[in-house]
Amino acid sequence: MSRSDSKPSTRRDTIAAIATPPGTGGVAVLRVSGPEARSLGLQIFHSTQADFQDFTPRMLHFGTICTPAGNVLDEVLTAYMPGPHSYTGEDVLEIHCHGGDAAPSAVLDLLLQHGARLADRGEFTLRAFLAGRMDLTQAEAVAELIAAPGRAALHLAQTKLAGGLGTRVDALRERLEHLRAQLCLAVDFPEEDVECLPPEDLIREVQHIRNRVDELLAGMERARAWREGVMVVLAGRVNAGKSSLLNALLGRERAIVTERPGTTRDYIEEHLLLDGLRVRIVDTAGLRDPSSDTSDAAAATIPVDEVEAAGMEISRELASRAELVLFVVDGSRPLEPEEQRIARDLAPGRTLAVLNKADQPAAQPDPAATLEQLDLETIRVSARTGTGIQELADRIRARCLRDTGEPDPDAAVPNARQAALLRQANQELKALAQDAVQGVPYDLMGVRLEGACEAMEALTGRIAPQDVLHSIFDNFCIGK
Ligand SMILES: Nc1nc2c(c(=O)[nH]1)N(C=O)[C@@H](CNc1ccc(C(=O)N[C@@H](CCC(=O)O)C(=O)O)cc1)CN2
Ligand SMILES: Nc1nc2c(ncn2[C@@H]2O[C@H](COP(=O)(O)OP(=O)(O)OP(=O)(O)O)[C@@H](O)[C@H]2O)c(=O)[nH]1
Ligand SMILES: [Mg+2]
Repeated sequence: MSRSDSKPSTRRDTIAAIATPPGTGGVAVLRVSGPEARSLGLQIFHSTQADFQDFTPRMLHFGTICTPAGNVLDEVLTAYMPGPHSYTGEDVLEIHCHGGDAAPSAVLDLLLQHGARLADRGEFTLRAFLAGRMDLTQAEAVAELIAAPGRAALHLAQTKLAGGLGTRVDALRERLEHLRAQLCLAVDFPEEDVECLPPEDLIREVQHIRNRVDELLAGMERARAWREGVMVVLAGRVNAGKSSLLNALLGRERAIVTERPGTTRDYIEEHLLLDGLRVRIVDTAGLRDPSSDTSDAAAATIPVDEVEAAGMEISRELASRAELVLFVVDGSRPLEPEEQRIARDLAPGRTLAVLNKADQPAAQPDPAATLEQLDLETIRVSARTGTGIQELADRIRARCLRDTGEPDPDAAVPNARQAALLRQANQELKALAQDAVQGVPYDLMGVRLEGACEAMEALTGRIAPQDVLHSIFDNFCIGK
């Protein structure tokens, strides 16, 4: 059954899912939520205690899960948490069985045979939301928490899960509601100057609220690197050692390295976690001029073909989108004219020039001097010996966070959906302030306030149409 078919007004059915990820593991957890959770549990669970009659709420019971024919599927611990004091607010049964794929699937099958329905993505959290146990920003925080790549993103999600964003937005919405009431009064009793709201006061209050909304939106920009990670691209001439550097940073032999220029023809993408910052690092096809391959005459060059040419085009494209480009050059050779050309085109603010092969004597004239003249920050490393690789990692992190800084653990940071609604609210408020300046009658301005309130209500989920819930909870995993 699809979510749009389910009517929130009817008595809910009982859902079940494996809450832990598939694969090998010590223990797996199944969750069951709904009115039949307890009776399902009593049917399939057999306690080792001879006098077991019923679950003691919120206590772990030891026993087995058995089919009606008496086959033991697994030895388990199980807990029953009656609603409303449970995660979903409904009666919840948890079964902790052995990990792996077989035991959890067998127990799930048995639950489904006994009438439970396989939960949709995010349906446990959806139920918690529908039961009023959390607002929409908190439900979304659950998904953000699970997806958090590192400690900083985890803190941001935890702040939101604790209601950090919802309560702030709700407080702003209440101020708007208060303004709305005052506008109504001014319209209904124009003669009563006591109750009247002077336009200056209206404008000041609207401006205050707009500033608070702008602060929330600004926090998003600051937290972007922490939540989404950053992209770092290894670019430069063939044979400079880009793939060797990728391997050195990853600490394993991921990319093929050979002495032949043109080894990497397609891009290779991996992830690094640099002290809580998720870095998508991309090794690309080395750049070389297809027409003038003279300098590599000594090496057994692979001719540039369509594949490599396309690879070089992708390298340029990726480099243009990256937060940081590692422009890799072979520090033991003078800069090629082509490399000087490329270096002049690089934006110093987004480039770190990496002089590789520091285990060899530096070339004369030193390429570092030329690069520094172009305002490029340089670092010497050796992918082969590992010298400077840790410092390279530290500098990558510092450069990517230069505009961001370390995360503010208390920041309430909107996601894309929430930000769109905040911008919508602010547009209404901007128009409202303009109306007030121009002396538009108050009774024509109420609709602006209403629009701003509605955007905030949509943010916290006070108004949440089915299709909005659908698109939010479909991003969850099964069992959450
Ligand atoms: N085994 C297990 N671990 C889990 C969860 C779970 O559902 N099961 N959680 C699921 O995401 C998270 C914890 N979140 C939870 C939030 C509220 C309640 C709950 O039952 N709240 C009741 C009782 C509170 C109390 O005893 O003080 C309530 O708020 O009324 C449970 C888990 C992470 N760990
Ligand atoms: N001495 C020395 N040699 C290195 C170092 N790093 C890479 N090399 C060598 O340089 C050659 C090219 O290395 P790659 O990592 O394949 O270079 P690349 O930039 O990925 O080359 P393309 O994929 O062709 O663009 C190989 O023979 C490496 O062993 C280093 O730090 N020191
Ligand atoms: Mg390569």
